[in-house]
Amino acid sequence: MSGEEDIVIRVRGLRNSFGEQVVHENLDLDVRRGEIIGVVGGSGTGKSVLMRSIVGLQTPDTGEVEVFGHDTRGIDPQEETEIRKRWGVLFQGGALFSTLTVAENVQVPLREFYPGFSQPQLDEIASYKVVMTGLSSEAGPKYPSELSGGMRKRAGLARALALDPELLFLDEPTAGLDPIGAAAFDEQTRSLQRTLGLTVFLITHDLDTLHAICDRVAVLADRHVIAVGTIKELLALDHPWIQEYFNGPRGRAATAGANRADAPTGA
Ligand SMILES: Nc1ncnc2c1ncn2[C@@H]1O[C@H](COP(=O)(O)OP(=O)(O)OP(=O)(O)O)[C@@H](O)[C@H]1O
Repeated sequence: MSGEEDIVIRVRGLRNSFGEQVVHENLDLDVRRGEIIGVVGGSGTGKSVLMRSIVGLQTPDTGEVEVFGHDTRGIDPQEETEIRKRWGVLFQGGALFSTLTVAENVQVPLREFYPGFSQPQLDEIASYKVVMTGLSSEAGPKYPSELSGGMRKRAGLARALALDPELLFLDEPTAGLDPIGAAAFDEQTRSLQRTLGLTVFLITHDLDTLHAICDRVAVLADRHVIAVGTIKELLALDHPWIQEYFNGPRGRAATAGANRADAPTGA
């Protein structure tokens, strides 16, 4: 895992600002093919803005963003469409259309990118994606308001997977879930990532998620990515935020939990 071809997302010198507020300055990040990279940082450090810059929903002041080796600035619409088909996004809170059923929500990107699909084809793909994310097939005809928070997240995941993406963006997928629901969602994410060979860009505040499923973690602070590595590598750094985050009371509890999960059983 070292060649340029293994870098799915390459960000260089990114700057984003809103009026006087500079959110990112000189931000660099590489995301490797096939990894789950956790993106962490204090509230308001610009994790979602970074994701939006990568998927083209936010135009940076300056900097380069390459996805699958394509510079996402100034590309022609057809090339953009081809790239956008290769990723899926689960936005914070699920961002489902409340007036559409779960199945209809999953069909939204299919209709956009494959207008030639017939209704039976759309129904078949949607029901497959719904079940794939761990929902029962009975969830398809339901409206988001009829689902629990965890089910809504899974419905959002089903929509993010609608186009068989290679790259999945998840913005705080376990926020608002109880610990059992969050652990189940983590498990589902890991299982789908392995089965489908996905690269996953995962924004989270959830220390358990980082320990359970992330191959590497990127830390946002001081307007850029201050460090990227395994949790063990990050723990060796003496940046105050990193130490506070991973070695504070919650960080220590999550580390202890992860160590227990790794320990051999039965002896
Ligand atoms: N469209 C916008 N207009 C103005 N300011 C914005 C806009 N989008 C984001 N910001 C600001 O940019 C900063 C970073 O926002 P962002 O949502 O990326 O933070 P975050 O790290 O994802 O936070 P959290 O962990 O709380 O979700 C915040 O101060 C936010 O208010």
